[in-house]
Amino acid sequence: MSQEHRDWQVEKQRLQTVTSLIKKKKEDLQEVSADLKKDVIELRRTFWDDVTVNIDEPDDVLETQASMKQRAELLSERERSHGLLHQQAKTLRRLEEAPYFGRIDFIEDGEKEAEPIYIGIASLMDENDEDFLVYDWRAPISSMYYDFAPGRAQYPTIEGDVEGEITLKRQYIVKGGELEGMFDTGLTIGDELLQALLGQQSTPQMKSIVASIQREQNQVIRNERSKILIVRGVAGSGKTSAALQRVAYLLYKHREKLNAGNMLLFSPNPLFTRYVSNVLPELGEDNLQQTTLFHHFQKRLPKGWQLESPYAQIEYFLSEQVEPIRSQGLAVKTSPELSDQLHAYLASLSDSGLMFKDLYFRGDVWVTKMQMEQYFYQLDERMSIPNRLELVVEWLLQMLQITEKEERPNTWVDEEMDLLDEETYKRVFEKVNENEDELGNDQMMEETLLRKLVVRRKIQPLRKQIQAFDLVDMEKMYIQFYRWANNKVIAEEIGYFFQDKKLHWEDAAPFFYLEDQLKGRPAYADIRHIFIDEAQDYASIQILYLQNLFPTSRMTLLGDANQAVHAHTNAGHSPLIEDPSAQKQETITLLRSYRSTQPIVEFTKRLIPNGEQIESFERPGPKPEIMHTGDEHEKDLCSLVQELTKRDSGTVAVITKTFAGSEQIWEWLDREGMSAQLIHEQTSEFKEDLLVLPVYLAKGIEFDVVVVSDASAAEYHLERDRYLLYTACTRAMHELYLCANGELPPLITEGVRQSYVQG
Ligand SMILES: Nc1ncnc2c1ncn2[C@@H]1O[C@H](COP(=O)(O)OP(=O)(O)OP(=O)(O)O)[C@@H](O)[C@H]1O
Repeated sequence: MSQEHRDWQVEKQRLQTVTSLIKKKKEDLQEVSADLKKDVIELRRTFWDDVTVNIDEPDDVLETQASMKQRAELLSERERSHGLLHQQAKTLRRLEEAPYFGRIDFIEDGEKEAEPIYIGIASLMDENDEDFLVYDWRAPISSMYYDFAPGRAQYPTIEGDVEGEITLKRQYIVKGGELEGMFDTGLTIGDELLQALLGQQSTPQMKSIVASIQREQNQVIRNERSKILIVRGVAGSGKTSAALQRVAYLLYKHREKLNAGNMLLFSPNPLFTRYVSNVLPELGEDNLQQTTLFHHFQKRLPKGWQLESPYAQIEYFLSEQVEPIRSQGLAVKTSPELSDQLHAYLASLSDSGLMFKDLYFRGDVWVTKMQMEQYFYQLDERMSIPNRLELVVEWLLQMLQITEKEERPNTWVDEEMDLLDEETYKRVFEKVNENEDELGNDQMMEETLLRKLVVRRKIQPLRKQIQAFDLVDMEKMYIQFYRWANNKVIAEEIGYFFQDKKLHWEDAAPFFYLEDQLKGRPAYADIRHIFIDEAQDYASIQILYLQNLFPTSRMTLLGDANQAVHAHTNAGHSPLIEDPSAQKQETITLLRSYRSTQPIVEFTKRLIPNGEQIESFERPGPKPEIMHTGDEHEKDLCSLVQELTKRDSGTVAVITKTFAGSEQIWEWLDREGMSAQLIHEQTSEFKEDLLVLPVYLAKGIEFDVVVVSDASAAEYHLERDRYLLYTACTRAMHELYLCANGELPPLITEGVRQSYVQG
């Protein structure tokens, strides 16, 4: 028997032993869990039986309370234990499928024998709970699996680094508890395993990469030094994957004080949100909260206002009718200098310039803006604006109390009393009966109460407005800022749109940032980590806004400057560039692309500047194909798509530059009887294997086959189009086709020619 065969037998045997133990543990757990469940049900049923309820004397009341508390504590302790067992059972079920995926044999310096360390998605102890049969991939010792090839290695512990030697490194493919494959490797993570994983067809949901995390990705996952971690990675380098593994790692490492509710991911769109939502549950963790910046701003929008979506903004700037003033405004509003200007403006408001709005009660001005302004500016100038506003609020609330009393006898109250419903009358009547006075002045009391109630209800909206610090005329202040900064034309343009209650996407962050600085908005203290994916699309002010909103939170920014699709992002400033003045910032660069086959990466890397630094993973596949369609564009495109869908090659995405382009292609395919899904910005789920979508919605996602609907010079002629085309092409995992209705753009013909074939 060869050594290889012997190893296989030994490993097979061990796997069987471990899976049998898992089965046994699962059964034991089920028994305990069933008993505990019975206990809980019984305790709930008999809760009051053992509580001695006696409220005659104060001492008895105390005793009753103590007895109830004791029972409640017992019940919640049992419920907690039951919840824990349920969690453990879930982990065991996942381990049963594949107890481990890797192994290293490690001899610690000073020891004689190597200890085999098996690594899986969770830890597993032996029968006596003494030794680890499997180590959680996030345990400190497991980091060696990802960081080192066989040879000298080390891992960190609280007492310092443990050093030694890895004598063996092995990877397993285990499915349904059976050993299907096994490789010994001299690399950090063997290519054979990656080949197998990456060669598979795409899935509607992103997969966890726990078994094959690469060394540089592991640095992203386990980084704890930085307050701001910037991950700059080429398309398909595993930024999103690493970010999600990082969440799982942090939840494990800080399980005592961190839970999924403390993490927040800013995703580009609902489709992406759904796409990544499976990874953490697959790893046995609760999902983190996800939102989009658009959704966040929408929730803050004043009533009746409309916020342009980031995608509508992209479409506008891709259209032929861009107003020069909007482009000029966009450049100012997204420039890194904007925050300095805003702060200088805020400083100027210290002694004058804050504009209030009149406060109304029953249709009449209750306190004028001038009165508020006067009150505000007679307060001590050394106090911050938010602190002075707080005093204005206190002052207004005191005045409101006086108004409330003064209004009660007025005739409008009589009229409103007549309109009260029966239910209200009944409640007031009951209250009067409860407090009936000896003189029997019921009617007077009833009227007093009714008057109080009517005035209180009427005054409530005003009170709420004051309590929400909604006193400053934010719209005017925002416009005023641009006037102050000598951008009068921009100020006018904003004023014009504000009349219709419309907020452009580029105005949302500066507008709300200004508001937060004025009002001193309470921070979200419970969010401890925020993750921003596709960070290259964020303007500096958007990042600053989030930093201000989550001041105690750590931030992980992930992005790729070459995938910038917003008009402002080509201006050369990006949140992915480290701020030299900021402390505790770190950048990790990922240059290896895993998503696409080698021929696709060889093609796409030539589309962008500095693309030569992108490394491809050696996965074979056909070269990208360019089809000149010309007059027969519709027919040729449809027959190509038809052929691809017939081949059953997984998901086929036809990617266009704009949404209008997607609509048109969808109609063509529909006419040909092909059932395609047209993706729009609110789509949250893929329902078909054939998809049609604009490039900006394909971001972050991948497809087995990509067809670029029209890669001609007419479509992609501007410098920024380069990035759109690059983003579209890099979505392809296995096959890439580019149709060209006319001449190819120079960005394809220059230097890319050898990397594709003409169809
Ligand atoms: N270490 C790995 N092992 C297995 N698969 C991996 C690994 N790293 C990345 N991948 C796979 O590569 C693909 C791209 O990963 P991911 O989407 O995380 O990259 P990205 O950098 O966020 O891409 P993009 O910027 O283009 O959206 C995914 O299918 C992912 O599963």
